[in-house]
Amino acid sequence: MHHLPGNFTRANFSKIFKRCLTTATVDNGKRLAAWKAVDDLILPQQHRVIGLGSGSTIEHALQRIASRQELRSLIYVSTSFQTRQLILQNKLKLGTLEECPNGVDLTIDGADEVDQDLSAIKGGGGCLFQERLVAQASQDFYLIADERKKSTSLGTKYTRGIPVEVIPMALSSIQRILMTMHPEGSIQLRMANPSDKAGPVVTDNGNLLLDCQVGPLGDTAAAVYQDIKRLTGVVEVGLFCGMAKKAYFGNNDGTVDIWTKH
Ligand SMILES: O=C[C@H](O)[C@H](O)[C@H](O)COP(=O)(O)O
Repeated sequence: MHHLPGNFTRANFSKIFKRCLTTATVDNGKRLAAWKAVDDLILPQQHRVIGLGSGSTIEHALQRIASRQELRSLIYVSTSFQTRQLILQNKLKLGTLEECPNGVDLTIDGADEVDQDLSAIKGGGGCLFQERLVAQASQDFYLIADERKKSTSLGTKYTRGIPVEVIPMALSSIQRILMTMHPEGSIQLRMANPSDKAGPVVTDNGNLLLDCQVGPLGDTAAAVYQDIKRLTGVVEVGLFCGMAKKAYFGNNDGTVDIWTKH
């Protein structure tokens, strides 16, 4: 009879196995959405400058771009340290907004949650300011995600809260104001994993993040964005309303759903 080591019981084994399976399925969904979006949207005869968002789904988009010779000659504008590194590692042409005065032809980006109006929560990985800057400079903006991110009301799937990037000096005053604005909510400073770094998560821009759990947003997302964004000391808010033209979702069954702006 074989004995499993330590507390590695049959029940634990089955739990770990299921978790691996789920991770693989989710990753496959991300890959499907990313590949389909790259193939549908980037047209080398027509486009020259492409914006690339941040996160794990974008890694798949980059893999696809790197594997297609005709896309390798385009210029790619990054939205984070992570994406910049990936562009360079894949030996693609890195551009900046300053070097592309005519703007960006289109940007593809990931999302933490997307509703049927194509409004999205972004910033779960700490990237939102540069993402929004590049999206704003783009003629068209598209989202890619796995099917878990489809939502009917923002704040119901991604429940960690709306990410808000703040200047360090403004942290406690903004936190207090947000608590007054949303007395039922919870406004938490995002902390780093202590085994990687003691203290808070610091963004690519040297700022801090507040995760604002304020419940389901329904049709108030754009108003909530405006209310938070207008506070001095807030750099950006991870609510992207009315920006995306389409959202691609990779499903568990191997299909891709495309949601279009009404
Ligand atoms: O901060 C990170 C970005 O906004 C990402 O695009 C978003 O969190 C989605 O990331 P992922 O593709 O890893 O789910």
